[in-house]
Amino acid sequence: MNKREIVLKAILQQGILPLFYHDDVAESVGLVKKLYKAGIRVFEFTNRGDKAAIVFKELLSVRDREMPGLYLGIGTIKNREEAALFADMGADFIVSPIINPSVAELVNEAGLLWIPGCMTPTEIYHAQEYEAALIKLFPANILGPGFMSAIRDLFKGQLFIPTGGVDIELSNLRSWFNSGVCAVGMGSKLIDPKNADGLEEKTVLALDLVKQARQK
Ligand SMILES: O=C(O)C(=O)C[C@H](O)[C@H](O)COP(=O)(O)O
Repeated sequence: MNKREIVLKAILQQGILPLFYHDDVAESVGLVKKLYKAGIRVFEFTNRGDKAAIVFKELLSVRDREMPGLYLGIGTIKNREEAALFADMGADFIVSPIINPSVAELVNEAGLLWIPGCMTPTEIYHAQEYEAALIKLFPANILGPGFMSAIRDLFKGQLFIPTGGVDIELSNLRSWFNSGVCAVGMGSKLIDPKNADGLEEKTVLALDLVKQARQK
């Protein structure tokens, strides 16, 4: 299995892709360590502030020392320069809120998983043209599970991960998995970057609810 397939398999197994941005290195490391202790093995840091590169670099080195088996990806990647910066730094996968062909080309050349953001059938078609094995439905809180049910049969075999407003709530998770998605992206409903209290317990609960939501 190549790197792309290994990371994709890890996301499918975990069922959740936690994500956050924080501009403080120590706080970010503390949050990721709590997620890791709760069983998270794939995580997305978002490029949503001017400290993103500094923090991500440190997360990668702490991971190499202390969190074996953790795949670290970078999100909110909108152009080739950003993709190159983080791919060269050692990102395990690249997530975008959009489709930018020059990002797709670079990430595919690097042999990494590219997860583009789509909200229309046309965008999904274009993402497939750039070999997107996993497509992020974004903003998921606007689209809803109904969108996924409506387009599912048009794109048989395509894997989808809704992101944006996904809640740690069984009926919400069940409606997404019943609509045909393979995992969910979860940011602010799981992680409050300003308050790490209870994050480990909350993550264990979220992993368990996803397991329940996936059971037919
Ligand atoms: O930055 C990106 O690339 C995005 O795609 C946006 C974020 O992933 C979502 O905004 C997370 O939404 P919440 O789970 O509601 O916090």
